[in-house]
Amino acid sequence: MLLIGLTGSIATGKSTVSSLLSQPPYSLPVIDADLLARQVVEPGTPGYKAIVSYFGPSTPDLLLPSGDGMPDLGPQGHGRPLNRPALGRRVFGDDEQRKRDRKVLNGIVHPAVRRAMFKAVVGSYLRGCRAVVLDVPLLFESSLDRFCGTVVVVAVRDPKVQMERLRRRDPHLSVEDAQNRVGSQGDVREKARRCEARGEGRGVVVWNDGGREELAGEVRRVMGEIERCSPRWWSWLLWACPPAAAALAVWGFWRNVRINRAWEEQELRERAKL
Ligand SMILES: CC(C)(COP(=O)(O)OP(=O)(O)OC[C@H]1O[C@@H](n2cnc3c(N)ncnc32)[C@H](O)[C@@H]1O)[C@@H](O)C(=O)NCCC(=O)NCCS
Ligand SMILES: Nc1ncnc2c1ncn2[C@@H]1O[C@H](COP(=O)(O)OP(=O)(O)OP(=O)(O)O)[C@@H](O)[C@H]1O
Repeated sequence: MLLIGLTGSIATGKSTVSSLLSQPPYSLPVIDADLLARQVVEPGTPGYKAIVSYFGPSTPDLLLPSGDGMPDLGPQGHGRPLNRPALGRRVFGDDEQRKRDRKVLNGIVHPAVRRAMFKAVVGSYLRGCRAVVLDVPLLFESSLDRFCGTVVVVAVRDPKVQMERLRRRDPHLSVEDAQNRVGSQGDVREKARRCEARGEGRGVVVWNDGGREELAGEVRRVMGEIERCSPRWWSWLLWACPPAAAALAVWGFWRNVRINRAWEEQELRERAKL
């Protein structure tokens, strides 16, 4: 089964692309890390308890306010849901305190997301899916790209397009909040270069500066490239022969580790030149 890692930066169009991939003619199952990241911090979960215990004392508005149909102990009696914009203000930004807090939050949420994702991938394999899309905003940062046969980065060339789309979609964010969110993620153009460095068919970039029609065309183009490098008959063959699939997965992981090392070394050399 081909693991397609889908990533980008905030508001560059990952969800729009994953929705296209989940529909005909592709009809691929999509495992959405953002959705899992919400499920693993629902009231009553270990993630929720850890967040409340760490951030609660210093964040008075960490939970949604009670009243107006929201009971003191939350709808299910396990506590009131997290006030996500308030938590976002604590962790998104470039200053040292926010970086530290983001690290703590990631340390709580990411391991739980990885476990949920692993279960979903195994479920897709057992159902006989030939490919599955892992929609993960922080694919490179969390090193999940090492497990993916192909990485697709959804990117925009013009940072203004990204900011406009973010502000239009999330009008509740102030300019500063929006800038903090964009700044909390790596530059999407760098992710695009890193993706292309994986080689043909293993790393493809969907450019999304234009309209929706153009985006659909870009998706057709990159899916054609992926299909050429990883044909359907190959996926079925691997599904029918699990030991070969396992051996190939180990080899693919090792190859991706080497690609990442080469990328990091090249980045260090580039920075040393500056
Ligand atoms: C801080 C939280 C509560 C803010 O929630 P909110 O609903 O306002 O935003 P949402 O979750 O939709 O995130 C919006 C976008 O911000 C970016 N983002 C989210 N978390 C992070 C992070 N830790 N670092 C950098 N960017 C992030 C992603 O592009 C995401 O798509 C939430 O983002 C969170 O719990 N983040 C930590 C978990 C995480 O890393 N999730 C990303 C997928 S695993
Ligand atoms: N080609 C396009 N033309 C016009 N609007 C677009 C285009 N692509 C995406 N959008 C819009 O831009 C906004 C951001 O897109 P989307 O939600 O898909 O991004 P995302 O990368 O998934 O964001 P996030 O990381 O925050 O979840 C949405 O409102 C979406 O409808």
